[in-house]
Amino acid sequence: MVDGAVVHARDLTVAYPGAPRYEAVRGVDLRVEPGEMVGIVGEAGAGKSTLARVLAGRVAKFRERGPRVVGGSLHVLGMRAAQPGRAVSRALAAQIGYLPQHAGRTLAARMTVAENVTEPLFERDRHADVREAGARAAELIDAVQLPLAIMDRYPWELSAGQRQRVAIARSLILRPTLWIADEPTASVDVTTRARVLDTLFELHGEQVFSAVVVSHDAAVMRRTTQRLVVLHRGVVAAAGTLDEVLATPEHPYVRGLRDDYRARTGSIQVP
Ligand SMILES: Nc1ncnc2c1ncn2[C@@H]1O[C@H](COP(=O)(O)OP(=O)(O)OP(=O)(O)O)[C@@H](O)[C@H]1O
Repeated sequence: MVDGAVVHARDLTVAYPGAPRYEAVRGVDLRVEPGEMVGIVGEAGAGKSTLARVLAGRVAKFRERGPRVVGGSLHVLGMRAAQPGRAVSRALAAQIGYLPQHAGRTLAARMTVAENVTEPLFERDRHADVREAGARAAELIDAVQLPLAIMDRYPWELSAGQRQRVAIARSLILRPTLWIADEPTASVDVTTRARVLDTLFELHGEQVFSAVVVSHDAAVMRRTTQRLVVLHRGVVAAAGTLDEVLATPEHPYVRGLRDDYRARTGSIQVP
């Protein structure tokens, strides 16, 4: 790993093809240390999902329309991840649990919850132990606050929030070294959201993985992440702990974030 960091982006610029190309992420510096959970916040269109996708090694291949690194450098888990070839892509996929935005919608409709959650295990090893896989899936289903009876049901029998939680369980089944989650609790109802986030935080403590969690909600971030990066129109507007970020609102967007945070949490401690 570069300097021991799990993620090390320097002056990273990511663009979508077109004429002219669109730079969705510009000059971003980001480090994630082993075992650390870092949050990326910002309003819609800030570049959060683009950054998450690139960190997860999902850059566009030849002729694909997705995001490409066009400037700076990116190392993930010690590998050069800016333009990963097939071997690096495969190595990243094996070690990174990636939960894309709206992941709950991407579950396979013809597979039960148990099959959806365990599929990555069997994709990695066709001869994986079925019983062990089931036990691990059950552990994760429980961790995301779902009843075990749900294991035999199909995605279309579940609510959007339940499907999202199944997708979270699936993204963690390979015991990733790095978990990259894009709005993990979107569509999960507010009361369950807090419990799911608490459990994720516990899981993170027990299994010692590093994590990058995307959200547009700073209050959600306070529960889970140790450090925040605030993106605004593709550039880093602020970085640090939530308190540090909110205490130095030089950027107009960060000032707005602080006012919103105060209004929603009724916090008087935050400056
Ligand atoms: N496939 C694409 N082709 C071209 N431009 C894109 C593509 N995907 C996203 N963009 C643009 O890149 C910018 C950043 O989008 P991105 O989805 O990364 O933002 P975000 O912060 O995750 O927003 P949201 O919170 O709404 O998901 C936006 O202006 C968006 O229109």
